[in-house]
Amino acid sequence: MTKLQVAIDLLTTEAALELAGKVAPYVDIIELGTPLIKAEGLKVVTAMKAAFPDKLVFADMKTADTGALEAEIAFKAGADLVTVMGTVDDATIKGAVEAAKKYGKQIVVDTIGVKNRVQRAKEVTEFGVAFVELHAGLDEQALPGYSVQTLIAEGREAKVPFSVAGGVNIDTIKDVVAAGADVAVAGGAIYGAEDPAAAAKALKEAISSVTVQ
Ligand SMILES: O=C([C@H](O)CO)[C@H](O)[C@H](O)COP(=O)(O)O
Repeated sequence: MTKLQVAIDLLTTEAALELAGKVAPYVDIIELGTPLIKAEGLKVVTAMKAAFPDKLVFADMKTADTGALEAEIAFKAGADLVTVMGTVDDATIKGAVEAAKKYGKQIVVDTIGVKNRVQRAKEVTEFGVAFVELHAGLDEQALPGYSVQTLIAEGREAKVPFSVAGGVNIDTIKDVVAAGADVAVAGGAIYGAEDPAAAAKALKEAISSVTVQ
């Protein structure tokens, strides 16, 4: 079944832990967003894993260089999954994958800024990454005409393990699941909700309601 990943784009460890406490019963993966890691450092990863040892903790490092080194410091801090950018040299992604093997953890490739996401998704999957994040960042989402449906269609086409991130919400999550995504990522739809627990619960129920062909 498609996993639900909450993307926490808050700015303090305290707020992140509080949110995670509300939504943990409904999510499979807890993502510490890039701005959060930059604001708080990797101690937020350590604190989250300590508080929720049974959840997969996803450090959105968005690594662009020194793939092995950055992945290693995130794994040592407690991350289970670490992101590397898809736009960077193959050597950076391969280095991160080697570090992941050493720690028994996994790498996710983030496709922000990738021109041909389907082609790149196929290429990097060969390197042994866990899955490819078909992703439109918050800036891209704010551009006129943005639609998450583009990412969903690319997931169908790529036929590799993938997640979709970029404004996934209760209106679109069933399409993400029906496309065969391994993971549906929801940030603002959860942390921006009046009742984050209810929002996460509704997203989880929506995932469960879809029968993938
Ligand atoms: O990864 C993200 C972004 O680059 C900022 O860190 C978001 O967490 C991701 O886009 C998911 O969040 P929503 O788009 O708000 O669902």
